[in-house]
Amino acid sequence: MSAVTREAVEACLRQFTDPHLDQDPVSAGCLREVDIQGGRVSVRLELGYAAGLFKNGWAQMLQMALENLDAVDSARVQVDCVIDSHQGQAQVPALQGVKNVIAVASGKGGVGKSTTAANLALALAREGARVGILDADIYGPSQGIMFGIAEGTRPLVKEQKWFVPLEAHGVQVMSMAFLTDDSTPMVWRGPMVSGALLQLITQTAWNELDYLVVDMPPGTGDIQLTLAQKVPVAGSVIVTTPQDLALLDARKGVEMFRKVHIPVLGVVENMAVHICSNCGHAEHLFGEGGGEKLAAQYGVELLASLPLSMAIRMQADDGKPTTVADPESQIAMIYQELARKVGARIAQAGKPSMPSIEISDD
Ligand SMILES: Nc1ncnc2c1ncn2[C@@H]1O[C@H](COP(=O)(O)OP(=O)(O)OP(=O)(O)O)[C@@H](O)[C@H]1O
Repeated sequence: MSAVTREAVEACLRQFTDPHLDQDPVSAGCLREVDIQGGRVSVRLELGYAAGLFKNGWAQMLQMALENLDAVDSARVQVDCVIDSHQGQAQVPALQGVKNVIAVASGKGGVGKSTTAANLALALAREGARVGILDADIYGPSQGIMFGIAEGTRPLVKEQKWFVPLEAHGVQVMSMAFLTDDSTPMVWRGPMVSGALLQLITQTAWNELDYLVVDMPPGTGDIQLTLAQKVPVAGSVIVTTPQDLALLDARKGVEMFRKVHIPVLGVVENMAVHICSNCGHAEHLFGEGGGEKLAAQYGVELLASLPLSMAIRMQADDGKPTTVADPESQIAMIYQELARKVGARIAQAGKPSMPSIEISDD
């Protein structure tokens, strides 16, 4: 029987496509170690994104494939997630305690941007990442409610300079709403808002985050542009509904991020389909394929499509977004897939800030 070779191991792994990277693990640069001892093969892969719910199944699948190779007696595949730091704009200083900032934006209000941001943050945490969320939606802050934080809860202040973010469902949460009360007028004009938001982002003592999700104010005006220019963003996610008008607005969002050199990771189509709670029939409320059309036109990806669902609204209103309230549901699985894809796109889009060291036995 011929001996096992590294080439044979790589060829075997190349037959499988990582569904988040859309590449086989070898071409994607995930293969870190191959150890061959007679008929025993041991392989270590590194994913640049959080994939706690995926990696064991992935390892098992690859392990079985390797064990099917002639001359292999036993195989062991280990998959590790190692999240590096990335940012789009070269000139902007990095945020202390934050590896990657994800901006969640929409061309207009009411499309479900905040709900998507909350579920994305929670889904990233469930995949094993350290996550924070910043509610920058200053005119309609809702993250406090969605994370079940009691009204009037205030963040602690450290060294008279840093806000200590609140913590809920394992995610660090910060919002302008935690610093103001009902009597504070929220009729600030653009420059004041962007100034205050920048302060909030840079003066929060984020604790070793892999990802900070920023729930951006809706629209593409000055506030959004300032944030996009001054916060070191790894990538943006545009939330849209399938109506034509919303899609037109979403285009402006894509263009704005491109102008300031922030990678647009993709589009999330929200409230796209109504699923009848009686018969399960899926109805496309505003016509089919709008998100796909936008994605194709701008060369960005349709990352996820969420149905119009009473559960999404009620669970978020109740302080436990679907990812936490019903983690095994089909909808929660869509958010998990979204989270892994967003992480994977960030890993692919930017260059790591530090060179990664490859260890192999040949
Ligand atoms: N897929 C969905 N199905 C049903 N309801 C949803 C869905 N997504 C969001 N909603 C509900 O729609 C309303 C608006 O959502 P959300 O606040 O997330 O939007 P937004 O785009 O952030 O709006 P704004 O920026 O104006 O605050 C909320 O009541 C939310 O619960």
